[in-house]
Formats: sequence, structure tokens, C-alpha cells
Amino acid sequence: MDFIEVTLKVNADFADIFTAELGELGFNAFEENEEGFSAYIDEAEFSQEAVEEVVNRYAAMVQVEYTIQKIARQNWNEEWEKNFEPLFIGDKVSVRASFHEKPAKAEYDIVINPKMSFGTGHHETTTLMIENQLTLDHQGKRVLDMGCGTGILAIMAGELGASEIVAVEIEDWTVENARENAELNGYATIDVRLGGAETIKGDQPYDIILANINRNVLLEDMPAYVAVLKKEGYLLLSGFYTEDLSMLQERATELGLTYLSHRVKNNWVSAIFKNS
Ligand SMILES: C[S@@+](CC[C@H](N)C(=O)[O-])C[C@H]1O[C@@H](n2cnc3c(N)ncnc32)[C@H](O)[C@@H]1O
Repeated sequence: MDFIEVTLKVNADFADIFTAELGELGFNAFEENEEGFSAYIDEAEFSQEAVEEVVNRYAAMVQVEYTIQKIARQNWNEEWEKNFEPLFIGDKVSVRASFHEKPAKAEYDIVINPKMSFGTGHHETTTLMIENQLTLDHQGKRVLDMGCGTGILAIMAGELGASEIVAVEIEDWTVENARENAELNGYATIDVRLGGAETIKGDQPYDIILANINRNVLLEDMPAYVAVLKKEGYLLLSGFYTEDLSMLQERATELGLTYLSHRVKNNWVSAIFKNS
């Protein structure tokens, strides 16, 4: 299947809003540039009318121009290879593609071939989740990564010493990509499952649950996550904005969790809760 690239020229104040709106339409890879950003979606899921509707909804507030381009699947690797820069997170974690040199000073070295999946560490939410993971002891722990995308957070859990890792993802081609990346990093034992919250029902409880998805999915699926979270276990959430934090805190409190802390980058949040 081919992909559709929509490139939006929009001022920086509105770029996050449009990213979230297009995310709701099923776009699941984003690349910022100086004038705005490009967003990618499977051709079969693309609706030009839906994109137009979003642009028109904000027309009174901001000027937006966009172009649409079809990208053949075989050209996709070239596209991201052109744009994927290696990254350092928390002065310890290197995230790079296999064609980049391994940095000598990296304590943790993650290799990601993202194809069309979300999660190269370049998005604020991925970086924030990794920064929060670095504060938790993963050694010998059971870890669940909901909405795993490329599998980057599950792989990070492996690097931090987790002994059993389950990763769940709703898009089938993303599941394939997460499995490839898990193997590439020496974590072929990560159990990557296709689906959503229904796939974890009845699982042995987890010490740490990671979920970087979006506000609405988190609000809806949090009870299913908490049902498989150990007492004293941690739930790390991201994929939402500072203005949504109180809503998620309220939901977590209703479910018996305690809010511990959160980090913010460009208005995106990652929060840590404990099942105490
Ligand atoms: C924001 S990305 C996060 C990817 C990666 N975990 C990271 O931190 O970079 C969210 C991912 O969740 C997937 N997703 C969306 N809804 C989901 C659901 N209800 N259950 C599981 N995965 C879901 C999307 O396809 C996407 O790959």
C-alpha cells in the first residue's frame, strides 16, 4: 500500500493543534520542518475532505496552506533515512537508525527503523516517556507498553533490565515494525500483540505500564491498565497536553492511583502514577 503525505504550512502556535487533529484522523507519523510539518497516513485511510474540514474549522484563527503527495511504499525508507537524525535523550540514551554510527558515549543504544510507525524519540512525548523511564528501576520487572509504535519504549525497558516485556499496538503494520525493531536490538522475546486494551485482559500483573497514546484512549482504557497493574506498580502516561493533565489525574485517582510527578515539553506531558 502507498502512503499519503500532507505538508502543512502553519505557524508554530498551531502546529501542535493540527498534529493532534490529524492524529485523530489516523495520521500516525509526523515530521516538523521550519514552516510547519508533514503528516503521513496509509492511502486507504486518507480522506481529503476530512483534512479540509479540519483546516476550515481553524480558518478564522490561523492561515494554513497544505499540499498532498502520494509516496510509494518502496520510497518510504529513503524518505525517513533522509530525515532521521540520531538523538540523545537524558545524556544517556542514543536513538539512531542502523545506518548511523554507534555513539561511543551512549550508556543505552537503541536502533530504530521506523518505516511508517510513530516513535523515533523525536516527538516530545516519546522523549518525555524515556526521561520518566530513566527514573524508575526496571531491573527484573514485568513491563507493558501500550501503543508501542516502533517499540521504542519497550526496547528502552529491555535496556533498563526488564525481564518480561509485552507491547501492544492497534495497527497491524506497526506491530510488524515493532517486532523488527525488537529483534534488531536483541529483544526478540518482547511479546508484541496486535490490538488494544482487550489483549491484556487477565494478564499476570505488571510492575510498570507505559502508555503513550492520546487523551481519549487513555481515559477510556485506564481501568483496563489498572486491572493488570501490581500494587506499588507504576503507570506512565503521555500523548496529551498540560490542559488535559487534571482530567487524567482525576481518572487515575478514581481508580485508586496516586499522582507522583510529570514532565512537560512544548506543552506535551508525561505523568507518573503509582498504584499505592
Ligand atoms: C503516540 S504513538 C506512541 C508510540 C511509541 N510508544 C512512542 O512512545 O513513541 C501512539 C501509538 O498508539 C497506537 N494506538 C492508538 N490507539 C491505540 C489503542 N487503543 N491501543 C493500542 N495502541 C493504540 C497508535 O497506532 C500509535 O502507534
